[in-house]
This record gives sequence, C-alpha cells and structure tokens, in this order.
Amino acid sequence: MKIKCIRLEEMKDSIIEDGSRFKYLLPDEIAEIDDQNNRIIKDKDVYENSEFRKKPVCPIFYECGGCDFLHIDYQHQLDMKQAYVQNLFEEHGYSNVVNPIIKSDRPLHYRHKAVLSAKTNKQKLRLGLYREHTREVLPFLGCFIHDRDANNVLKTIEILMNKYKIGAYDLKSNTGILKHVLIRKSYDRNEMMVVFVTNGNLLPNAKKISQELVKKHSQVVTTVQNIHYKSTHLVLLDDEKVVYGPGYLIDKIDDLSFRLSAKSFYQINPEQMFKLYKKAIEMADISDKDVVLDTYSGIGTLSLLLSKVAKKVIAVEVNRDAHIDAVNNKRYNQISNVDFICDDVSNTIKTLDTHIDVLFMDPTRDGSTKDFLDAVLELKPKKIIYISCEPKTQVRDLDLLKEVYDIIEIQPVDMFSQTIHVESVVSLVIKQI
Ligand SMILES: C[S@@+](CC[C@H](N)C(=O)[O-])C[C@H]1O[C@@H](n2cnc3c(N)ncnc32)[C@H](O)[C@@H]1O
Repeated sequence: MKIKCIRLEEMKDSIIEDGSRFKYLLPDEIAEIDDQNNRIIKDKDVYENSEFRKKPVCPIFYECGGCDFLHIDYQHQLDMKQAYVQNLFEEHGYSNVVNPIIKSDRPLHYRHKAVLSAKTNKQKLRLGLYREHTREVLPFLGCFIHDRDANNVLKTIEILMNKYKIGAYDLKSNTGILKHVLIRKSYDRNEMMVVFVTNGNLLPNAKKISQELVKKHSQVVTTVQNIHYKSTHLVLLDDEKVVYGPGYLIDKIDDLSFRLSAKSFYQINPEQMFKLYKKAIEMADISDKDVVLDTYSGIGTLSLLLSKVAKKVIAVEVNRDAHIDAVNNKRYNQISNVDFICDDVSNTIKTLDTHIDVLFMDPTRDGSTKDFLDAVLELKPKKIIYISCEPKTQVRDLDLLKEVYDIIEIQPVDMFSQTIHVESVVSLVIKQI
C-alpha cells in the first residue's frame, strides 16, 4: 500500500510506527507501507534527498511529540502554514487572499513557558518531556524550543531534587512527591518563576531548594508549590503556596506592565505576541469614540493595550486567577477606561446593555460556541477581530457569522515555530444593507 500526505492537517495522521519510528510525511511525499508488518518502506530518495527536509537538531525528535517540524526547513514550514490557512478558507467558500504569514525571527528557543514531568530513572529523579501520545517521560533537558535560560534552571532543579532526595511521583504506585516543574520567564525583566507541582502538600526542604536555586540563578525571582490532592491530567490545580518571592512575575508590553501568576494564560512566544497584538489592533482601526468588548481576555494584555486607543473597553474572562491579575494590571498601569468582568463570555454578552462598536474574541483552541456567536449576531458590533490558535475551529465559527459579516483580512502568524500549529487573526465588518 502507498500513502500520500496531501495536506498539512493530514501530517499528524501520517505517523507510522516502524521500529525506528518515522516522522511525519510532508505534503506530496509518498510512503510505501508493508501491509503485513505495518511498517514503512523508506524511500531514501524521497526522505533523504528532499530539499525541504533537514537533520533534526534534537536527539529525541523521533520520540518526543513537542516539535512536529524540526526536520523541516523554516521557510518551508512557513510556506506550508500559509498554504494551509489559504486552503482552509477557500474550502469554506471565502475568496480572500490570505496575508503573508508573519514569520518569527527566533524560530528556536522561543518558548517562555516550559512544563516538564518527573520520573525515576536508575534510582534518580529525572525531568523530561512526554513521549508522543503517551505519559512516558523521556529524560531530557535541552529542548530546542524552550528558552535557553529555562533549560539551564531545569538542570539545576534536577540536581537539587536529587540532593534533597525528593522522589518523582509514580502514578501506578501512587507514591513519590514531584510530578512536574513549570518555568515561566518574563521577556522584559528576564526574570523567572518556578512552580513545583507535587502530589500532596509535602515538599521537604522547599525553602532550602528555592534558596539554592536563586543563589545559582539570580533570574529566578519566585518559586511556588502547586499541590495535587487527586489524580489529574492537568498540570496546575487550585491549591498553591508561595515558597519564595512574590508568587508572580512582571512583564512589559509597550509601556504597560503586566503581572503574571502561575495559572493565568499568557502567550508563550513574547516576540510574536507583540507582532500579533500590533497587527490585531491595526486591523481594528479603532477611534477614540469606540467602545470595545474584549472577550476571552486572559490577564487583560490586549484589553489594556486597546484602552489606549478606544473610548472604553469591557473585558470578559472566566478564569478567576487571570481576572485578578487583570484587575491588578489595570490598577498598576493607572488605567481607568477598562472594566474587567469575571464570567462566561456568553452570559456577559447576553446581558450586556452597552452599545459595542468593536468586538475582539480570542478563544482557546476549541473555538467559541454557537450560543456566544448567536449573541454576537444580536449585538451587531460594526467590526469583529477574531484571534485564534486553531484556524479550523475559527473558520467553523466564522461560518456562523457569514450571513451578517464580511471577512476583510486574514493574517496568519507563526507563534509556534517547529510545530504544526498556526495562529490566525481575522477582521470582519458588518454587511451594509
Ligand atoms: C487563548 S486565551 C486568550 C487570552 C488573551 N486574549 C491573551 O492574548 O493573552 C483564551 C482565554 O479565554 C478564557 N476562556 C475560555 N473559555 C471562556 C469562556 N467561556 N468565557 C470567558 N473566558 C473564557 C481562558 O481562560 C483564557 O484565558
């Protein structure tokens, strides 16, 4: 049997186990499958002489699921993402020509957030990333998309955990302490937060570990313990205690400062985030008479940037920690024309009694809901800016708005280099009748 990968979204389906493990086919590449053994018969000509493929820099690329594209030339990654977004919108009947993708100047080591998991290996605690599609931890601390400083801090954490005899949590026996370590870094201040995720509230020598860590890496300004009292696939739960420092980080966008706590959403690629926000605000072309509704607003980054150009901003976010950060951020920046509401976006939009000129929406990968989009059609803002990290759900949602709104611009942004994911910003205006 021969298989061919035609489109970007099919790449994930083209993974075939063949012992040495074969990574994704590129669109138009053909692989021959030995049906009986369900193995791929490699065609050296195609895979090794491809002008688009390169030797992946990472030694665990073929096991780890983090980077889909580390074996593909960066320009070709961009071309594939561009074609993917263009095709997707065309398939849904939109005739717009998609803007050229905004590329990254730092396609490696761009992630300012890293999450690693703990395991016991040869009687030692090791930190690493999950093997693709499994919960098996691959001990490795040199990830090529994580920030380099974060990688160095993780190496010290591994040493300290072993020095203080902290055991890795084991799911099967439900024993051990350390489940995960999360690191976050502020771009502006170059400072880091470390979160130790533990099974139960015991983390012996937590203060000593933190002090030694800070002594070695002065960039670490705070450490936090996040406590799991139950089995969960989530990394961070509600119970949290600050071990060292203030328990949050400060980052800056333009002249605004933002407080980041462990659990609140913050874009992981700061340099691309600046470009994304700048482009989204430019697309909205807001006047100082406009009232803006910023939905799915996180810690209020975009809301506060929008407050500089709009008359008023109303921002809605369901996550309580993110909401508290947003309120603090408003106070910290002495901004008065933003109201932050902690609620579900559908609840808020249905009960809103203010005229809205421009709507911003930035939902999670699942996209928005029919309930919310129906309420948008009732509200009838003159412009909508839809920011999405999953163009597939974005275009699905846009189909529910297309009777009333025209798409003006579609802007892909490469927020997640080396991965299959692409961010997309779409501007819409209400149809004239
Ligand atoms: C992709 S993030 C965007 C955050 C923000 N716009 C930014 O750029 O940092 C999506 C946010 O939507 C929030 N969210 C998800 N579902 C929601 C809902 N039904 N109502 C309100 N907020 C929601 C999440 O907690 C998250 O903070």
